[in-house]
Amino acid sequence: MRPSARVQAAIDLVDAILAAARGQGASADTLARNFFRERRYMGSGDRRAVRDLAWRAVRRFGEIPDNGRAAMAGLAREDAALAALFDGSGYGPAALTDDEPVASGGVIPSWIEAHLPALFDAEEKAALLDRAALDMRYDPARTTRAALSAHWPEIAFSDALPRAARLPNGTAIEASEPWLQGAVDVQDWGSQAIVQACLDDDAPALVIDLCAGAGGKTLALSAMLPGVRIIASDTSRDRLAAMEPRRRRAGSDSIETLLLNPKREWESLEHFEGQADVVLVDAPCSGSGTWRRNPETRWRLTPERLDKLVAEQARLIEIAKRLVRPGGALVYAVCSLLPEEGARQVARGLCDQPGWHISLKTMNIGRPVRADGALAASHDAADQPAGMLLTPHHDGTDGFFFTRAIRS
Ligand SMILES: C[S@@+](CC[C@H](N)C(=O)[O-])C[C@H]1O[C@@H](n2cnc3c(N)ncnc32)[C@H](O)[C@@H]1O
Repeated sequence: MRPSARVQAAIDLVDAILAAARGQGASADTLARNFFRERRYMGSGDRRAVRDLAWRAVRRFGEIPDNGRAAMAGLAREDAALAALFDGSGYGPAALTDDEPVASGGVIPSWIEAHLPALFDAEEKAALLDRAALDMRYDPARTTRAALSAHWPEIAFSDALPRAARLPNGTAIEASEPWLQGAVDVQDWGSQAIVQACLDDDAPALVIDLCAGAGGKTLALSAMLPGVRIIASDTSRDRLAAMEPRRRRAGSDSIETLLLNPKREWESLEHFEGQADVVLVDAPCSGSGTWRRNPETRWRLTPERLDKLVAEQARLIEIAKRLVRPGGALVYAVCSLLPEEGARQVARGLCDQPGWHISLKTMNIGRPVRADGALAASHDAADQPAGMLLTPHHDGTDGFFFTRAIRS
């Protein structure tokens, strides 16, 4: 394909992503897969170039552009070589005109930017739309750091998380021997920090992963707590079903899945009332901490949707509180950077509630934050942290808020 034809193809792909974002349609990754499947004539170099250009446009603009051409025209304003490809030749885009719509502005939608606490300076904001690293978790029962280093000489290990490693982007991890043997799984270091927050010196007897989804954290918990009974519940049958092959590959046989009825979750959970040593609430959220992976999701979020998520998170915290035994822990987490879903949510539902207190573990990753979203002086209760914040810039992870509350 000629370079200008690649630009037009990228415009078409961005158009599809914009239409799906407006109509809450398929994810950008799914759309891209379908897009290239329908265009078999594109070689692998063409596909890579088109995808890279489309994603550059999606990452670049926080406000939803009018259309794919406006997004690309916005990029072209900052890139003379790209602008020169709007030459009207062959399958390329028509020449740019002075009166057509052109995307502009920063990388974050302004209404969302207004919700971010002050610690999000220019570097923190820019990092929200960087490319994410390829993080993984390994199982020391099945492999060693030495074996992994021999397989991937470029691997880096975390000094904050016991089983976390990082590979260069693009590593074909899912075709590798360690992956096929169930010795490694893809998992962001932030998710692994949340799993760490669920662990204590004493082994638990019962752990409930209330919003287990396809089991990213359930499987990590199970690897850390072999033999411990883990209830993995969710309202999505499809997500729980997607956990099964991953569970088999990892050889975890102490996980029980439990499908919940939306709004009637308690009917299935009642018999665990006051019994769980740990309840993890990895709550549905805006996903504003994962824009690096799914940049188009910031075009899907609306103030109304955010309000609904905040209400649902509060409801799930109340359900989880009833499940924790006295002395047990509730770990609440969201892959969001908005205090409404994180520190403020916890301040309302846990910090200010009799019979509960926040007890954070000191970790070599993340920063403690107060209820208003500002940094706390330390993890100590005296400094009143509501929980921990992990950010792409500071921690090299997806953005997460999590906390650990103990029931008296
Ligand atoms: C952030 S995702 C969980 C990700 C998962 N824990 C992991 O580590 O892969 C949130 C999950 O909450 C589930 N969910 C939404 N509403 C729920 C509810 N009322 N009760 C339980 N789960 C719910 C969603 O289906 C989704 O799987």
